[in-house]
Amino acid sequence: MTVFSEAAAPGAVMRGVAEGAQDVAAAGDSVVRLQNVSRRFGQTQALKAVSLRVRKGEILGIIGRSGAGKSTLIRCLNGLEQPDEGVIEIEGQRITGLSEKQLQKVRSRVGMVFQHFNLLSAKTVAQNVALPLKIAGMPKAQRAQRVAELLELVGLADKAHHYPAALSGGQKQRVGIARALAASPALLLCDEATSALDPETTRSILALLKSLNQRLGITILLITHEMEVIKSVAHRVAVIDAGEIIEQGPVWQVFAHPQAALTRTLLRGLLPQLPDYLAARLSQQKQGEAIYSVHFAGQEAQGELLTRFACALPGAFRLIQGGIDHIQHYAVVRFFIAIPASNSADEQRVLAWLHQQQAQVEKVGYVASDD
Ligand SMILES: Nc1ncnc2c1ncn2[C@@H]1O[C@H](COP(=O)(O)OP(=O)(O)OP(=O)(O)O)[C@@H](O)[C@H]1O
Repeated sequence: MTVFSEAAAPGAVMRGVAEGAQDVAAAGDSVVRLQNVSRRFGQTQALKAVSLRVRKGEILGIIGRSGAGKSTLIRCLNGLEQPDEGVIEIEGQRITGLSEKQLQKVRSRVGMVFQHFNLLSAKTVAQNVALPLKIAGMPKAQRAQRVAELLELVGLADKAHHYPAALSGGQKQRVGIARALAASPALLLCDEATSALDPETTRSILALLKSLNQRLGITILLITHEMEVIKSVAHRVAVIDAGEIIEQGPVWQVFAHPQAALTRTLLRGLLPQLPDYLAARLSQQKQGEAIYSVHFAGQEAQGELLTRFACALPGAFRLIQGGIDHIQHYAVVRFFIAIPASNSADEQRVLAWLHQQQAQVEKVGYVASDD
């Protein structure tokens, strides 16, 4: 979050994203489709009427807290678990009710990337990557060529003959990604793929996933408990809580206008908040200053708008906290202002100006004056 820095050429940035988003939407057909999928374990409803689509070429992030149902969802997707109700399709093929043999074929269309890499320690990097190809019966010479290509793709061409123990966490995950891509799957299913990595390595792995998505057009379903991960790579996000999808949409829209309380909680570290000392003094009783939160997003959120706001109403409000963020190249602006509660004329002028700009404005309460 850039605190009150003006967006450089925001129009250009936003055009870029709008095109990207349309590309994804235009791709249309779904690689994964879940319709009313439910799974219960005894009294626990692990999944409750989950309906989701992962469109060809997109990165969908699924975020939820521990116990929300993410692992159950993954197990249902790769056929390790059967839902009690509902339908799951991968590339248009219904996988619910398939035999183990039929499932194996579908599984080969889904590359899995695991949190703890799951590499075979007694095999070299090249042998680990070659394994799915060997199982699929690919001849040795062809396999060697494909492995070389894959290692080049993930930036590990020079590590082919190393063993996993000699690699860093980030390098191990690159091997995991190369292995997952080996059989040219339709979908890359990443299960907390960066949760065991430090922030810098996380960034490099997310950059790799993003570039694979752009270069190969591979569809990615990314399961995480970190909103930062969603923000960096996903096109769309679905929030899961107690087995239910409680909110979903394009990432920038969910960041700009989160609807569910849990989404707001998950976003807390990434969006400007009222400073603690003011939040602790907030009251609903009219006094001192009225505090408002203000959101702009998309076309309306250009950086110059903040300057115009300050120039249009000098002295009418006090800026407390906030900034401009850029998500999928959309500007998302969020800030807090204070207006003297006794000056209703100023309050009305500020609100009228903000509404004219199509800002979302919410009164969060009052704080008593310091004196
Ligand atoms: N085999 C099982 N038997 C009984 N309960 C289960 C089983 N698998 C999952 N559950 C329960 O279903 C709910 C969802 O679990 P799940 O593992 O899918 O959540 P999760 O979002 O992956 O959590 P975490 O991030 O901690 O791995 C939890 O309450 C869990 O205890």
